[in-house]
Amino acid sequence: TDAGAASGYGYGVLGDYKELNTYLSNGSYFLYDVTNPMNGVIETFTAENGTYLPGYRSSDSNNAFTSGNQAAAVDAHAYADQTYDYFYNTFGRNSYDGNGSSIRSTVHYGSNYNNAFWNGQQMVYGDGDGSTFAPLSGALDIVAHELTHAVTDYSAGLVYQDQPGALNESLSDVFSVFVEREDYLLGEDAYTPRRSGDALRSLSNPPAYGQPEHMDDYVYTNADNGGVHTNSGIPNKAGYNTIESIGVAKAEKIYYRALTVYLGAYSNFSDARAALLQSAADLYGNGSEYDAVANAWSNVGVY
Ligand SMILES: CC(C)[C@H](Cc1cn(Cc2ccc(C(=O)O)cc2)nn1)C(=O)N[C@@H](CCCCN)C(=O)O
Ligand SMILES: [Ca+2]
Ligand SMILES: [Zn+2]
Repeated sequence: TDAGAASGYGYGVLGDYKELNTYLSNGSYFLYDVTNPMNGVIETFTAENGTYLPGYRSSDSNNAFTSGNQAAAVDAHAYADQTYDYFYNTFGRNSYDGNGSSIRSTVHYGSNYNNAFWNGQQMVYGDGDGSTFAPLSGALDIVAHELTHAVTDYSAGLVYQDQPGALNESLSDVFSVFVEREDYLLGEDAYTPRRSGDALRSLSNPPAYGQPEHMDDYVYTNADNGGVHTNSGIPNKAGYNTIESIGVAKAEKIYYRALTVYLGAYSNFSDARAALLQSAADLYGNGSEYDAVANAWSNVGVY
């Protein structure tokens, strides 16, 4: 029987039509994308509301992933491909490790699970409870957030604790802005499906969702690995300041160079300022970009 790469389609969580790179094998079409350059395979699974990972390969008999229970997989697959393309086209990075490792996602994890995460090996998405979250792979910025955790793990390797952890978190939020290139909000397409205009986090106004935006308001806590999802508001605001000053095209190059060349496992906020300044100098000299980065971080009380 004929086997190999195929082109399918489906509807995402928000009912939007999208093309899918699939693979025909033994009469079934799988969400298994072999089309990326340098063979970065993208493959999507379903946990069928259990917690065993990776679960079962998402498949369809006629290459049309149009049923409601396939929507989360459609988006996880399409948005992972879009995020792969971003890192490859913008920086020449082949997958999260730069070495073409397979990008694996599992949807329908758990029951009414209001979260998404990178578990060190793959991305995992809950369905949400329909009130706090819709299926979380339905938001491109969430997918980009999770895949950037993998990029960070294979580059700076920032430990998930205190300031390095908040920096880890912030880099995932900042790169989700670069990938989605739409707003400074995180999760707006999946958060509170019955309420519009809100989000999980805001890079332009972290306090809108309970995050500090200045070192004076750094939260010292043992919870959440030292408040990594709270204190990320401070580097997030610095990221917003930077993008607003020099534009997204220069900001993303400065951030990627800092992430892959200068940051390390125990880098704190001040180290991040220094790494971004050095990256700005490397790429653009000691001009307006350098000054914009300096001001962006001084504005949040980091020197
Ligand atoms: C990416 C983003 C959509 C996701 C958002 C998220 C979801 N939650 C749980 C959660 C649950 C309920 C509510 C509520 O308002 O009632 C808010 C948050 N906390 N954060 C998130 O931030 N997940 C963490 C998961 C970390 C898991 C530990 N490594 C991450 O990827 O950093
Ligand atoms: Ca967004
Ligand atoms: Zn995160």
